[in-house]
Amino acid sequence: MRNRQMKRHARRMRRNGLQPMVFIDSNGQLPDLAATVIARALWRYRSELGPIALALVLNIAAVTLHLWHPEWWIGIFILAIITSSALPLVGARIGLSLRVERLYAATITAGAGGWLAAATAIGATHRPLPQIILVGTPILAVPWWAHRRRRARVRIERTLDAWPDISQSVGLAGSRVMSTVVDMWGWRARFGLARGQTIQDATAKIPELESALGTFRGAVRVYPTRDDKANRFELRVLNIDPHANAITWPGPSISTITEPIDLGPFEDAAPAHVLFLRRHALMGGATGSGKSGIINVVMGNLSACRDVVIWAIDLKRGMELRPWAACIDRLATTAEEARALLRDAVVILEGRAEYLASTGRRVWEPTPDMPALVIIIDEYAELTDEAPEAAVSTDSIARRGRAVAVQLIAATQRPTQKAMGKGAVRSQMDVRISFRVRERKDVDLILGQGMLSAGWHAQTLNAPGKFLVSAPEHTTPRRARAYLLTDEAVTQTAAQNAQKRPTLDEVSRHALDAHRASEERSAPSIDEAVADASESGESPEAGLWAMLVAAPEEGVPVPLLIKASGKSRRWVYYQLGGHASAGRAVQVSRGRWRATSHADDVP
Ligand SMILES: Nc1ncnc2c1ncn2[C@@H]1O[C@H](COP(=O)(O)OP(=O)(O)OP(=O)(O)O)[C@@H](O)[C@H]1O
Repeated sequence: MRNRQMKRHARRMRRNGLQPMVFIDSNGQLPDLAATVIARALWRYRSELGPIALALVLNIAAVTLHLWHPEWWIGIFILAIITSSALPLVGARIGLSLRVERLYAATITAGAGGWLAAATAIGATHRPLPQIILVGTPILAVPWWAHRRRRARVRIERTLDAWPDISQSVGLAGSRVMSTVVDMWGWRARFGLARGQTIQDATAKIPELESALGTFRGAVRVYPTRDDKANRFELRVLNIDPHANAITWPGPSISTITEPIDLGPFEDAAPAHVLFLRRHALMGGATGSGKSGIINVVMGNLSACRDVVIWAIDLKRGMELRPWAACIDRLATTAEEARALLRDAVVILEGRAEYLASTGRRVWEPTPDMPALVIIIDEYAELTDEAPEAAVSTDSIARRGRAVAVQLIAATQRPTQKAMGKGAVRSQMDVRISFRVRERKDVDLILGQGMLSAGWHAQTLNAPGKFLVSAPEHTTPRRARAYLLTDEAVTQTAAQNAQKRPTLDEVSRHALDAHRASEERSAPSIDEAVADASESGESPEAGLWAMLVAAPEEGVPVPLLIKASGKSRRWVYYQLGGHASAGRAVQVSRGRWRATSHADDVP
């Protein structure tokens, strides 16, 4: 009791930068203290003292065996030979990952076993056995003392000896170390949490942990343990960044969209597998953070699947996606083409939904004859900017596309509500991938509300291609780095996969044909609309609206609207402004207008 108090007092003094003083009283406290100090030193240096301890154990065993069972020497000898021969072969299974480690373990086993066999037979004091163990122990101990991983482990254990104090100071008091492992990149330790603490508490303390453990900034990660217990976490400290260099794409990891795509390795080398089937995906990050890079990985994989038709929108005039053109069934590089592509996708969606309903099925199972339709949109904000009325289509696809496997994969720098259009597109994204962001608040924009405070720190990603992924199968913030496809790899893969591409299925084609036919039948020509507007005797407002509804894709020019309505330019613009702010009409290009696709009736 008294001892414990003294220890606590000493610890408090040490924390305050004071050295404890030892008072020796008359009732023999010194031996007690000295024993404690020696025991502590033995414990602290237990790893370094390992070879000496082994020599001592061998001596005790030899004396005992020689006295009671000297005939056992042969058994010991055979066992030593078998074990030392097996170690180089099976040592990896017991944690001896390097060949040199296995050879060292085999040498020690052979040496110790041989000596013990001899000492059992003739006695440990029989010459030259004492000399052998006296000289052999320090010689064979040198590799042990010099071993980098062992020394690293000892350093970590010593750091973690102070865990009770560290945990107090970082606000995780009561948590405890369960085990530690040194690996190629640094070390990992499993911790048990105190009652009521959660992994989120540990994640929120990462900067404090880095400071308390004396690591580099950004070196600490917090993960759930493999058993997923809520009162445990794994702390990972990286001395070397496993993602320091670009990682070359190893080729497609899938041949059907029903399998998850390997986007690149996590820091523990496990692949970041993400399923895209019947899911929409959003990829965000600052300029130059690697969005186009990951789209190449996705394209490389999807183009290798026979059960996916790929459509794409790249309003940067096809700069990013054109190299994949041979694998893309339909590529839109202008606002006009994008609008038409998305409208057709909605038609397909509806056609497929009808087909599923008529056949009593719930979801579209992609096959080469009935492929999924994936629409890749590079720089989504440009679509919203240049074709705002396409929001109606993307909204429909986002809400209703999953079951019929009409899916969106969108990349954008900052998915603000403005950049993503008015609809529900952002909220419907099932897979979120965040590359480096400039501002902390962008994390929540890309990954969802509350993710920054839950530890998804995409602002700390420090190289292009590094990302965090949030998806049904990835619920904790683990850093991954996307594979990198060189330009040659893109050209080669696109050429290779171009032959394998499927075409749209019968159901979708039929829906598109039927829609076009009905449009042709119902749409009055613009000339008819002009004539109607001026002859009908209807109000100028109704005439102008009729012309906007009848306008072709590229819109009707304002001078024509002025002529047909017989009103002033100002009046026409006033009317157009009213329709536009109600979302009924859009300016398709400079001076050309038309009604939006969903505003098909009189305002
Ligand atoms: N996974 C990766 N590994 C290593 N380097 C990468 C990776 N991805 C991208 N890079 C490097 O970063 C550069 C910029 O990447 P990328 O063009 O993909 O960024 P981005 O986010 O699409 O930028 P922007 O928004 O300007 O289009 C690339 O030229 C490439 O050199």
